[in-house]
Amino acid sequence: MIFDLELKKVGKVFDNGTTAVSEFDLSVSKGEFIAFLGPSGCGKTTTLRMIAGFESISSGDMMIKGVRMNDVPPEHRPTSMIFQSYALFPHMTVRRNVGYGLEVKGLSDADRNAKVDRILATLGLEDIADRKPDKLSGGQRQRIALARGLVVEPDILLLDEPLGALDANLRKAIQNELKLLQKNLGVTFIFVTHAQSEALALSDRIVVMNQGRVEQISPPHQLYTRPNTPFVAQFIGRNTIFTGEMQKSEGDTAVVKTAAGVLSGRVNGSISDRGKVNVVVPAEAIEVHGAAGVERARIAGEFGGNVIDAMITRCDVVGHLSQLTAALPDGRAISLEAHVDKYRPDTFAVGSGVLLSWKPAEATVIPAH
Ligand SMILES: Nc1ncnc2c1ncn2[C@@H]1O[C@H](COP(=O)(O)OP(=O)(O)OP(=O)(O)O)[C@@H](O)[C@H]1O
Repeated sequence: MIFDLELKKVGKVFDNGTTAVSEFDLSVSKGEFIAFLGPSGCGKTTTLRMIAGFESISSGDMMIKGVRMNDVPPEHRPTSMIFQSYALFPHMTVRRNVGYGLEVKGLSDADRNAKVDRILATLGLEDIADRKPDKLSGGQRQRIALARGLVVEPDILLLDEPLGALDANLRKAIQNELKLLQKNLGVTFIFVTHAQSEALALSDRIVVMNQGRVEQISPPHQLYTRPNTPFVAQFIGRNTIFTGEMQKSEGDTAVVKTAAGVLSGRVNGSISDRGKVNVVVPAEAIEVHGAAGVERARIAGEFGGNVIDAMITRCDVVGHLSQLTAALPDGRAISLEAHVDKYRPDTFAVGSGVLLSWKPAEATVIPAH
């Protein structure tokens, strides 16, 4: 199978000795929407710039449609890049900005106009085609940048935090447009962001990076529910982590001795039968039971032994839901939601003792390092 993009152990060491990216492996199929997600300085932009050809590759190979690209200059790569600043020419009209890449390539006026008209129509920019970009809104400028990137018909569109300059509402609206456009055009998108919600909403797969390394590559839902590493478990979603010693595994369920008790969860990937592990419990998996009158043994039976004590330290009722903060015996505070008990509305009042439980299949057991 020929991939649109392959990174094979790609690394980058800058001239000053900074290692920005190490052994980056990734294969991307045509039409996929991939997000690079990670904290500031983890190497997202450097990787994108290596794909575009603006940054040299120090080690490994980069292929587009099976052809090695390491030494191919940016203008000869089938890629376009869109920057956060949009980098539009203020003195040129929208039409000329969009057509600039084709002008540089030496296309005839007729061919260029046909392509520009088509992309302006696709992005709903016909009405402002003859205006200058500095007279336009942030959303319109973002669309012009997108049109300029797409008009050259790249195999791969590279986007570096393209929505970063927009306000929250516009950002949401353009997110939806971007996703629709990408699906309709079938162009491969590689998108850099440090906004988790954006990556989860837009991508087919997310590459989580940490200190220049790939931590996990998974579809959003899987990343959210089945983190592979402690970093991903902390970075994505709202997880509570219990560290302990592996006691045994039965099928795909692991039993772990922790300070909070003997807990169990689904094993992710391969894990040895001994050693330090983390039980990762998503907030969405946790059920809250009022401690008064409940039988602990029954809940333990129903939830595979996963019951821990906690105390409510904050309770905000929003409609039929209580938004709770609960303190665990080790002092950690976790945020949870629970349905308001209409017969006993004080069940989750501040200071109440509660029991927290979760089904083993909804927790994930991963190595502790
Ligand atoms: N030209 C350069 N010379 C030396 N070091 C650099 C250069 N550009 C980036 N770096 C370093 O490489 C590392 C990765 O930077 P990069 O910009 O790729 O991270 P990032 O994940 O995109 O961060 P951000 O989200 O803040 O943009 C950082 O430690 C950064 O300081």
